[in-house]
Amino acid sequence: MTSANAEEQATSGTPDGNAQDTAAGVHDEEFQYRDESRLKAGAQMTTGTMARRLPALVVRSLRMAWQTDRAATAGLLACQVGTGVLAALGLLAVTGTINALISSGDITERLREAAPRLVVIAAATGLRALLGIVVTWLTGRLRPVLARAAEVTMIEAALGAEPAANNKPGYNDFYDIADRGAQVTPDLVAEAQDVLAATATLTAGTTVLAVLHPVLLPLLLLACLPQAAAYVRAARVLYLAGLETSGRRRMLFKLRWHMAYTESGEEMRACLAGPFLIGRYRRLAASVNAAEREAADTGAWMGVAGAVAGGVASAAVWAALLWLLASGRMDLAAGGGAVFALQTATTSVRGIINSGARLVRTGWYVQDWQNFLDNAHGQAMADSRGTKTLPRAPERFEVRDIDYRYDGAPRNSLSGVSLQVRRGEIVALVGENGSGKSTLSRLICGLLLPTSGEVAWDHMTTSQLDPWEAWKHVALIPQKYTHLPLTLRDNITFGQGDTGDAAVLAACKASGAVEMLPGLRSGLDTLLTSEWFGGQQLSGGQWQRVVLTRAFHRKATLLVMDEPTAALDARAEHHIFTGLRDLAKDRAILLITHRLANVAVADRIVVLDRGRIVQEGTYDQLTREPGLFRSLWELQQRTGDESGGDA
Ligand SMILES: Nc1ncnc2c1ncn2[C@@H]1O[C@H](COP(=O)(O)OP(=O)(O)OP(=O)(O)O)[C@@H](O)[C@H]1O
Repeated sequence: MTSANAEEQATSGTPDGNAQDTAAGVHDEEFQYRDESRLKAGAQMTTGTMARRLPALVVRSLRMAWQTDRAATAGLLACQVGTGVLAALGLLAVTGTINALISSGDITERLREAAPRLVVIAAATGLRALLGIVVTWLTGRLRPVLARAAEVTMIEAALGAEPAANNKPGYNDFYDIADRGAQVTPDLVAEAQDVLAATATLTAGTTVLAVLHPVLLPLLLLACLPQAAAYVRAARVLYLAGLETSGRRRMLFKLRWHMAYTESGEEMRACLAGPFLIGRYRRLAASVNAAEREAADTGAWMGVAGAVAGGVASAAVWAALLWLLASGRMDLAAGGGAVFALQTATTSVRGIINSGARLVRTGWYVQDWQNFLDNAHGQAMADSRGTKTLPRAPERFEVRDIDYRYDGAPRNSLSGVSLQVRRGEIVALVGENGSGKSTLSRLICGLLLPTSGEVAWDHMTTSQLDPWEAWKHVALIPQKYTHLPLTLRDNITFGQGDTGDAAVLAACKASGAVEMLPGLRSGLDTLLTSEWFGGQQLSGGQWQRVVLTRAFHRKATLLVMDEPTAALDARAEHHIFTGLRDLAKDRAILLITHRLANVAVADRIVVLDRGRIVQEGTYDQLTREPGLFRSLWELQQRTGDESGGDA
């Protein structure tokens, strides 16, 4: 297919694009944000709320900045105070100069009197410009550090959430919104600084104004209210648009990732899935664009309304000033200063409103981020689990009459399951696809907590245990394992620190990974990805050997192996299964595999069918007695015989 064709199909939606989406019953609404309470809370934000929240937001952003880089924050604060003082000095000097120039007397005398003030004005202007440069410099230093620090807190909070959290309705949306909050944290600081800077200048302007005539100040503040209301409304519209489109934007990100990155890139090309997904991407992007444009249009109209109202109100203030002058309530010299002070104060108030509205919008996101840090959207493990630790490595892992249902699932994945694995034992879980084997293994590991019933490690249930302490006793080979773009050594030690070459090589020997070492450019220090210079990509089976090595290297009491040899060649698989008995000497091993000939190594085989245990026994027993195991086993034997290989 030519790219022009692909483009045409992608835009027209047929046959790869929209028509398929509709046929499959996929609609944009599926990615809509649905947390009504959150939308409602956002929609209720008013100018009053903004005014009340502003000081707290400024304090929060300063605290965050302070925790990240004290020197830069102190420098920024000093600059803002300096800016305010210089603005006040400049303003007083301007007022004094105008007074001096328009007073009666000899012009040379008047100029001589004004000269020192002109020097002050020049110095204040120059110094303010200098402080502006320092502020830009310090902000540039603070910004990236603050952004990275906020990102790290998000990662920590996400890792501290229940592993089942991703299944909870709204969790992923909330995570995205909170993540956005983490990313805009530096904006919060920058906007808070703008507010502070404008406040400093305003203080100078209003002080002068109040001295000149008390009525000017309240008038000025009143004049700015309509604009403030308009800006806050515009900020709210943009924030709500951000909330509403969060699910769709996440989908766009996922589509981009699948289309552009190497892992799924080959499939995308060979299956010609690109045009179909680009079509989907375009349609979804169009709906996000429409929502964002609408918000931008509404925001702009509100801005216009605010500016008009602000203009009218400003005209009223200027009219009041003229009236004060015309009626003789203010003399002409003071009037000159008042014009300048009024101009300065008006600009500052507008600056506060503008940055304040942006600050509040950013503040909503940052608030979302903070809420996520507090309890991971109600999913923090710290809130749902205990803090107990086991005095020693457990001897027995026991499942007692458990049910498990994933959030949002129509039925239980496991019902009434009881099982025990002891140290020194190999227990195999077998059953057809979707029968609940992986779910059961996650429950035994304590990754999931049962919906009812309990999982006990010796005498403590997994919900009583501190999960981080408990997982020190677990080595897990999941079905979908992780390839880290790090060195072979890091992929094996996987965060356990430097355990030394001897331990790593011993694990490589046990898994058979040692055979691939001569082919690696830098041995254990080879970077296992070709995405970066000097890296080397492994084959699927080689990666599986690395993951087995990782599990063996952990020396944990409970070893869970979910399809551990699916990608291995016959010799490598044989090597693993013959070594298993030796590994089981001081471990409890839970083995999940569809290759039934391999489960002969197990002490006990547990057969699952639609979430229930339907058979349990030794390999010899189950291959003899009629039942699910024997029928699956016979099928594999026949297939093996027909293909001339082993099952
Ligand atoms: N994260 C999840 N969210 C919701 N449902 C899930 C999730 N993981 C599994 N399930 C459901 O739970 C049931 C059991 O799945 P499980 O992965 O435990 O089966 P399995 O026996 O390991 O299957 P397989 O042999 O295909 O690996 C299935 O119906 C599946 O749809």
